Amino acid sequence: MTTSTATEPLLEVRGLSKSYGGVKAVQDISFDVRPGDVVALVGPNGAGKTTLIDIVFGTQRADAGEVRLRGRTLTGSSERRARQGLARTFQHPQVALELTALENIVPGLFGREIGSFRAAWKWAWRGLSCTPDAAVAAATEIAARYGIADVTAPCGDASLGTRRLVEVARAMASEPAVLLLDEPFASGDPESIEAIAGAVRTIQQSGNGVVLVDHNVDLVRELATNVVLLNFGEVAFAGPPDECMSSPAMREVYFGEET
Ligand SMILES: Nc1ncnc2c1ncn2[C@@H]1O[C@H](COP(=O)(O)OP(=O)(O)OP(=O)(O)O)[C@@H](O)[C@H]1O
Repeated sequence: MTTSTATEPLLEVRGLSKSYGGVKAVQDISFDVRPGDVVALVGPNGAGKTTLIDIVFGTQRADAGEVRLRGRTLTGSSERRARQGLARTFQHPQVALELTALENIVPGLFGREIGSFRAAWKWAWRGLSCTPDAAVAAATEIAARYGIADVTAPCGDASLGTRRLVEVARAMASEPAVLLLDEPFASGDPESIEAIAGAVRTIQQSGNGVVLVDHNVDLVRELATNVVLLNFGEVAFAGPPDECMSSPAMREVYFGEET
């Protein structure tokens, strides 16, 4: 585990709240992601983890609160936020099943210009009509870096773990300042899990940041610099992974033990 630095935050989440009807999905949540940080959001199903990622990336709008990237308040669409340096993956991987791994990775190369997957994909093919060889070569190199074996088969033929890996590779192609990963290790095979963990370490070593949502306690312990434990949309604990895992709050949230 790497400890976080005392430098200025890359990402500042301040007082985010969001309700869906009567359900308070997240309530007054704040945390920072500093250069080299891997901040894990953990908690039981329905705790508010995906809602937080959705709000940070602009997929959902908060009722209250603010998100800043390198000191600038983020507003507007996911496309705009991707241009400003965010990338994300989804709990249900957003890869086009009829397309190959390479075709799915190419839009990430253009992620700085256009962020959403569908918009980027359209744009990418316009870009490809200008420089197809360069784009395909770059995507091939990225696929190889993450050990994606069959880059020319449709992703519909690939395992869930490989689809997740393709999605991570596409996000990494945009060289994000902060990468938001929503359950990247769920149902993965050992190879894809190790490759995705490698992407997390790469981001960390390059002085960028990661927000990681996952239920895999061992990987959270290994990769995270900080953990934010959520329960019913509220922060139950925030701190280093080892402290979090042994905290009374963790036992209360997961096992209902009284503290
Ligand atoms: N679009 C929505 N409409 C209505 N309720 C929603 C919506 N999205 C989330 N919720 C509710 O908000 C709460 C938080 O959900 P969220 O998906 O953020 O939790 P989570 O921690 O990511 O859960 P999981 O681990 O199961 O993915 C839950 O009660 C959920 O049912």
